[in-house]
Amino acid sequence: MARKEIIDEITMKRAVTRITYEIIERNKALDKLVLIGIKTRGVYLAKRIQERLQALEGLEIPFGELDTRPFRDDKPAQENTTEIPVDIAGKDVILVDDVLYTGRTIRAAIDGLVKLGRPARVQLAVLVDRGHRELPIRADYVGKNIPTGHDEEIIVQMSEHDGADSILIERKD
Ligand SMILES: O=P(O)(O)OC[C@H]1O[C@H](OP(=O)(O)OP(=O)(O)O)[C@H](O)[C@@H]1O
Ligand SMILES: O=c1cc[nH]c(=O)[nH]1
Repeated sequence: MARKEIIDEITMKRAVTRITYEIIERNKALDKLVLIGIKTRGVYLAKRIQERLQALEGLEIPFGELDTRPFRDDKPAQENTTEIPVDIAGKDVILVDDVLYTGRTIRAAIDGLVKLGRPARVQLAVLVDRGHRELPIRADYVGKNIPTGHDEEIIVQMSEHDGADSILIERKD
């Protein structure tokens, strides 16, 4: 099946803005926040949320990039490209990713995170929740819930990495 766009650039932008407002509403101590983007596209999403928090609240929220590959439960990678230039101990960490599916990436992310320090709290923001969880993991902030079949794939494109903003669905053969 050909790829079909299901979310356009404007709707994607609104979803990120709404997530940012929800983060502001649900976190009284914004100065304790740390945004951690999960590679690959979670990093660009976390940066966009960081920019909106700066514009809306005038706050410079610390930011890091997490490589989950060394903590995977299938084929753990030797290389770790994580860059988190802030102490996360006692902080309210918001993990950010583009798609939540089985939940295994987030399990690996939490594993990687707690090796670096003991956050006060960890929350999860995702642009798309497509269902089909294999672990007891849920997101605190969801841009779009998109019901999918196992035979489908969600493709998030972001201008910083892919040249344009778009969310597409494709049937896997
Ligand atoms: O809930 P899960 O079943 O773990 O799936 C979600 C993950 O899958 C994708 O990452 P992918 O491994 O394709 O890496 P990429 O982001 O670098 O493309 C996506 O970006 C999420 O991180
Ligand atoms: O459909 C999916 C599943 C996992 N990760 C994605 O990016 N898309």
